[in-house]
Parts: sequence; C-alpha cells; structure tokens
Amino acid sequence: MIGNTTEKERTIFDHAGNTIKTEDREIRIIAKYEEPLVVVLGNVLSDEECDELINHSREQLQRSKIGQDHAVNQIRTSSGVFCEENETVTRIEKRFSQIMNIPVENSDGLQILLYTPGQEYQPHYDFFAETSRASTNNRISTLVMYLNDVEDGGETTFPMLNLSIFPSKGMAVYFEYFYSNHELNDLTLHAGTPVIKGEKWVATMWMRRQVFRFS
Ligand SMILES: O=C(O)CCC(=O)C(=O)O
Ligand SMILES: [Fe+2]
Repeated sequence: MIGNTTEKERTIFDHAGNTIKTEDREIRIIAKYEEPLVVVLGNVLSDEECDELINHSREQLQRSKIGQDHAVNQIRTSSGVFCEENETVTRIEKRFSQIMNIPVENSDGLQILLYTPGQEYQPHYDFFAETSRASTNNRISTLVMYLNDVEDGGETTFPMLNLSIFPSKGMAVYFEYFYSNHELNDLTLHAGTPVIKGEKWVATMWMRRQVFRFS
C-alpha cells in the first residue's frame, strides 16, 4: 500500500500455495484473512474420522457429565471433553501439529465440544490474560475442526474482523495470536454463535508456546 511502510509480522503458519502436504493427507487452503492470520482449511479430516471422533466422545461426554460440577458457565454453554489417546486421536493430533507447525507436545490435547440448539460460546480469546498463572506458557494458536454439518447456526465469528465461518464437516479454521503487536492478538476475539437447528460438533486443538505435555 502506498505510504504504508509497516512490515507484516512473521506468522507461525508458513505454508505457501494452496495445499499443505502432511504425512498422511493433503489439506486444502480455502480462504485467508492476512493480519491477524485466519485460515479456512478443507479436507482436514475424512468423514470416517469425524464420525469416529463424535462417536467416541459422545460416550465420554455422557460419562463425564456424572459427578462433574454443574456450575453453569454463561460464556460457554456447550459440553466438552478432552479425547483419550487412541490410534485415531494420535494420528489426528500429529496431522494437526503438522498443519499448525508446532510440536504436538506443545498442545493442550484434542478437545471435543458439542453444542445443541441454543448453546454457544460467547466472544472470547483463547490466550490467557497476562495476569493469570497459565499465561507463563500461554497459548499461541488454535485449530477449530468441524466434525459435522450444522443444519442452522453455529458459525465461528470474529466480530472485530467482521468474519464468519460456517461449519462444514471435514473443514477447519486456523488462527494465531503470537504477534508482538498486541493489537493484532486482540483482533482474534471469536465466538461460536448459538446453534439454531441440529447439533454442532467441533474438535479444538490449542498450541502453547512451550512443551505442555509429554506424550
Ligand atoms: O465452536 C466454535 O465455533 C469456536 C470454538 C472455540 O472458540 C474454542 O474451542 O476455543
Ligand atoms: Fe476459542
């Protein structure tokens, strides 16, 4: 842009072209918002992998609801569970880490969320406030993976970017907030809007700055 000498910051996601070749799958780059970087990805998981994650988690969700504190959280009304490791989960986590260009050991693990009609995730940041203890090894990037087609509602929105992503089975949205310019990080405010009809299943992978777990 004429008169604009500000250089673009480096990003973690450094894939060129329209595809990302991971060890076991070719991912398609569908759309990009440049700064902060938001990337819509296609062909990330097969239908079978999506179904397997849903079926596996449905049981876990049912079990984890019993005995859990029933504190109502108005910010996130969905129910969620971290995936137990199995062959599929390990393969998927490895693929996500190759897409995100961060070692799998830096991740929080794969979290599955289920939203039923009316449930939502209000605008929030995925990184922790500087004042919180968790920020010493803060999150730096997110991949939200859509595991099913939602009949109506449930878009992932970035209100400060005027951007909405409609859930579509097998697709994902990636974004990062590792910028030295904090204003760019602040623009990654995002939400899961209320589901109107049907269920919405997502798998979220958050990456940390440093190793977070040993797997
Ligand atoms: O459900 C969505 O669309 C967004 C999920 C999300 O923001 C998260 O898991 O951190
Ligand atoms: Fe989020």
